[in-house]
Amino acid sequence: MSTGREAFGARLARAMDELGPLCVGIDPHRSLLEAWGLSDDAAGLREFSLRVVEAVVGRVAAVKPQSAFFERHGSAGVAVLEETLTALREAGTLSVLDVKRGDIGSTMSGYADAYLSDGSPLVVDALTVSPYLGFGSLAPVLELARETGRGVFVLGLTSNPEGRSVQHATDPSGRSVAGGVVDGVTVANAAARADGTLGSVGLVVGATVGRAVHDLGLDLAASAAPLLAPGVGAQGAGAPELEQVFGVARRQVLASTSRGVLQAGPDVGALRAAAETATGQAVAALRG
Ligand SMILES: O=C(O)c1cc(=O)[nH]c(=O)n1[C@@H]1O[C@H](COP(=O)(O)O)[C@@H](O)[C@H]1O
Repeated sequence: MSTGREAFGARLARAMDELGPLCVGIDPHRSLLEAWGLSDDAAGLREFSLRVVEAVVGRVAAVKPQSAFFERHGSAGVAVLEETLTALREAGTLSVLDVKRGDIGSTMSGYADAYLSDGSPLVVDALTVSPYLGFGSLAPVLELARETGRGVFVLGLTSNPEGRSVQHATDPSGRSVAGGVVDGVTVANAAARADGTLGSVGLVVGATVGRAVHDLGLDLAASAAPLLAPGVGAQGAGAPELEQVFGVARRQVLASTSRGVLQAGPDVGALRAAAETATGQAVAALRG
C-alpha cells in the first residue's frame, strides 16, 4: 500500500537541484542559547528554533533538528520540536529528524509510527536510524517509509573518530560492517537504482572520514542512496574534504552543518548569509 505521496528521494533530489545540496542542522546547544542571549529553557529553545526556521526555509534543501537538544527540556522541549517540524512542513522545507533510532524490530515499528506515519505529531520527511542491532531490525521503518513516501538515513560511516572501531571491523570474508550496511541500503533502493533516480533510503557518511570510503571499497554511487554528510563546519570538514570523501558519488551528497551556521546568530539576516555561504561551498564542491 502507498499513500501516493512522491517518494522522499525524488523530493530531495529536486530540492537539492533547486536550492543546492545543503542541510542546516538545528542543534540548540546550551552554549549557543547563551551566546544568542536566550534562556536555557523551552522559551529560549522556541525562539532559537523558530529563528533558524525563519532564516533558512525555502532557501536550503533540508533542515535537520537534533532531537537531543529538544529532549533535554522535557515535554516542553518536545512540544517545541513538534512546533518546529510543523513550521518546516507548512513552509514546504524538507525535515530530517536526527534521532539515530535503533532497536529490535518490534520496537522499531513504534519508532516508525512516531516519525513516519501520517498524522503523527512528530511526523518528518526523514529520520536518522542506527543499523547496529542488525540491518534487518530496520525493516519496519523501511517499510513504513516506503508506504508513506518518506525517507530514512542509515548510519554508515559516522563523523566521529570512535566510529571506526565498529564500522571498519571486518568479518572473516574481509567485508566491513559499514560495507554490510551499504549492501542493505543498495538492496532497499533497487527500484530507484533501476530507474537511475535517487533512492529514499539514505546513508550517513561523515565528511570527516578521509579515505575510508575508498579503503573499505564502498560503492556509494551504486547504492543510489542520498548521502547525508555531517561534519562540515565545526567538525573541520569543508569543500576539499567533501570532494575527497565522495568522489564520483558527490552528486548524491547532502552536506550538513549545524554550528557552522548557528554560530552566526541570533540575527536572522546573519544566519541567512551564513547558510548562503555554506550552500555556495557545497555547490562548488559537489555540483561542479
Ligand atoms: O546523523 C547525523 O547527522 C550525524 C552523524 C554523524 O556521523 N556525525 C554527526 O555529527 N551527526 C550530527 O550532525 C550534527 C553535527 O553538528 P555540527 O558539528 O555542529 O555541524 C550533530 O547533530 C550530530 O549529532
